[in-house]
Amino acid sequence: MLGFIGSGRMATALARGCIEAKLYQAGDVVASDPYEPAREQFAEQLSGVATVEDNAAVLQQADVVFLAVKPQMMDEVLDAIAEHVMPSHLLISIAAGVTLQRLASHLPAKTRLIRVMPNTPCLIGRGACGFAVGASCNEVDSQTVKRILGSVGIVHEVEEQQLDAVTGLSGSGPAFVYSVIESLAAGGVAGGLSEKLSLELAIQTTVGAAEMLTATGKSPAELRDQVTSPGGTTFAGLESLKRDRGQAALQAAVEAATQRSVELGKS
Ligand SMILES: NC(=O)C1=CN([C@@H]2O[C@H](COP(=O)(O)OP(=O)(O)OC[C@H]3O[C@@H](n4cnc5c(N)ncnc54)[C@H](OP(=O)(O)O)[C@@H]3O)[C@@H](O)[C@H]2O)C=CC1
Ligand SMILES: O=C(O)[C@@H]1CCC=N1
Repeated sequence: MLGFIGSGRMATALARGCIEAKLYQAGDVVASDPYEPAREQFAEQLSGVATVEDNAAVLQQADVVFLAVKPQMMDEVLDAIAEHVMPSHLLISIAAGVTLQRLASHLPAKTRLIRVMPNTPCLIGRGACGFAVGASCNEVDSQTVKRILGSVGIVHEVEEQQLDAVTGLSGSGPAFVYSVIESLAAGGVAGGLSEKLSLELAIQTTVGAAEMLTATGKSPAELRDQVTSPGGTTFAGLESLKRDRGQAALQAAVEAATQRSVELGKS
């Protein structure tokens, strides 16, 4: 069975992705949360899953268990479940920043631990995930996490210290992309389009441009050049972007999110 300790947004996204990919049936998923409204919401969104109040009950039922609570809650949650963790369990933390070493320090020796950074598009099978395995894991554990995350998107194994950058880029990245789409749409509205049409055009332009990268294998710079006629409209727009340091601002956002992940690991 597949378990989730913490049944919030990300647990819901991962559980739904696994169920829709037919990796687990809804009846084989159990999630805990001390708060009834969170349990009710999880069960309402995923018909057929089980929810329980007690985190330890998840460990009694599931052998693969996601730790899906906020980083700030993790130590307390681990201390409370530690005596119920058995060699049969594979624990997978999705908490931003929290290191394998810190997780292990609250759990029995040799606990099989994996640290993962997923993102919300896992909900629709378009996630981008990174993971690092703990020292007590075996090859089957790596395959298990690859199979689960692979069912909801792309997945890459990385060095643990790279997970902060994965967090800043693909973990937080959807929020940055939504901000870009919002800005594109606002530009359309400023030019006289309705909000509805602007948003539709902005979304399709973003999806189309991203898919051009995968379809052609060309670099962003090459494809940008194809759009940019000398002295044309795109050139004028790109000059404005450069003046306002738009690209630098986006890079700084990823770097700030990465740094915050590092800090969360220490707190
Ligand atoms: N959202 C995202 O895009 C991503 C999030 N993450 C990581 O996923 C984790 C969860 O984030 P997210 O799903 O967004 O957050 P949520 O707040 O939606 O989910 C966390 C859940 O854990 C519950 N909870 C609180 N205390 C306990 C406890 N003692 N035992 C069990 N459950 C508890 C919370 O209840 P209550 O709300 O009532 O406190 C809430 O339902 C975080 O560590 C985050 O870093 C990783 C990648 C992407
Ligand atoms: O904002 C956060 O801390 C979490 C981690 C990555 C995305 N959301």
